[in-house]
Amino acid sequence: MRERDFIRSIEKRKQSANPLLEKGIGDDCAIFRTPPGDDWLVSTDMLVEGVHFDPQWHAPYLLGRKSLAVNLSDIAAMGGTPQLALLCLALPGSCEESWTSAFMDGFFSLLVEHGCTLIGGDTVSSDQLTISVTVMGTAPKEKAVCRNGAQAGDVVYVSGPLGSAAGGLYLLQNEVADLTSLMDDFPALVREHLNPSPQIVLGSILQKSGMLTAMQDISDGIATDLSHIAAASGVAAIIFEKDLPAHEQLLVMCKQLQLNPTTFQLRGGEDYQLLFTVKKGCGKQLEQLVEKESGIQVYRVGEIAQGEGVSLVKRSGATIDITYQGYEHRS
Ligand SMILES: Nc1ncnc2c1ncn2[C@@H]1O[C@H](COP(=O)(O)OP(=O)(O)O)[C@@H](O)[C@H]1O
Ligand SMILES: Cc1ncc(C[n+]2csc(CCOP(=O)(O)OP(=O)(O)O)c2C)c(N)n1
Ligand SMILES: [Mg+2]
Repeated sequence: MRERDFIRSIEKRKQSANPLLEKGIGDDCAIFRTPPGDDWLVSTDMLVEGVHFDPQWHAPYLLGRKSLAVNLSDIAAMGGTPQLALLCLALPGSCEESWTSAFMDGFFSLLVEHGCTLIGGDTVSSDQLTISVTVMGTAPKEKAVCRNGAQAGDVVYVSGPLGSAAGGLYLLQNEVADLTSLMDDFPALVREHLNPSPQIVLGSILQKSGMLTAMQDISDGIATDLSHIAAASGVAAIIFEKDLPAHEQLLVMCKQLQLNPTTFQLRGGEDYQLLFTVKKGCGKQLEQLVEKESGIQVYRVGEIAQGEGVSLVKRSGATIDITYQGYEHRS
């Protein structure tokens, strides 16, 4: 499809109306107003074929959803509300119209779920399929939750099971079975890799609670992402292997294939769960508040101490250093 026709097809799609938006797709720039009483949050993430996804198993509809989801996850991690998005696509000539149309269907399905409006982007041809999304959200003035507020004595929490997406990716990459059989045996793991959910509702509840000192989403594995919080806050973090939540399917998969689930939980990445620290003495109260307002269970996994780096207390009682032991791109 020609670039012009593709852009026109995007313009025609139904969008959430946004009162902040003066001018959307179609001019040199989009124009939007500054929301009174709020701060803007802006974040961008790329997805590159072969690095972030494999089109062999990643259907275009789900890739469209994931491209937005990983970006919305950063808005969730500040406790914000998604508002606007930009989408840049570098498309190989081999990408057929049916592929781009299914990709856009997926992208728009998640946009609509979060009341977010696509206000522009760019489309180019390229040898390699690359997707770049920018999202803008809002948070009440000076209330966005940053990475740098954790203090000794705080408690460390995660919002759900760790290692599921990495388990799903392992099954797909190692051709343990075909996609249909994997979906029958390990649906939660494969789904977490192909179609992760950004924790927008939870992020907002946590922000409003006023009990958090730091937060971020887990994209590179808790070992690395907790290291970011520890470094930004100038503290150390200790987590306990026995307390790390895992999906039952990850435990079954690891048992069958004789793998260590803890490796997936710590280092696998792409969990898109929220990782946050809670003021000393507020843990139980926060757990109850979250349960009451969203039905979501959050998991206490460790604590903040003076010092630096991240340690893991293993089930055996031994303590090991896991600072920055998660996923890292190399150039
Ligand atoms: N190429 C770049 N140019 C400028 N800033 C960058 C670049 N790459 C990453 N950053 C910034 O570095 C910080 C950490 O990035 P990253 O680890 O990718 O965060 P996240 O896991 O939230 O996506 C962010 O503030 C991001 O905007
Ligand atoms: C084909 C393929 N190989 C490997 C991975 C695993 N993987 C790729 S990027 C990544 C970490 C998250 O991506 P990144 O670009 O670091 O996101 P950010 O931290 O910037 O949000 C992981 C676990 C994958 N998703 N797909
Ligand atoms: Mg990033």
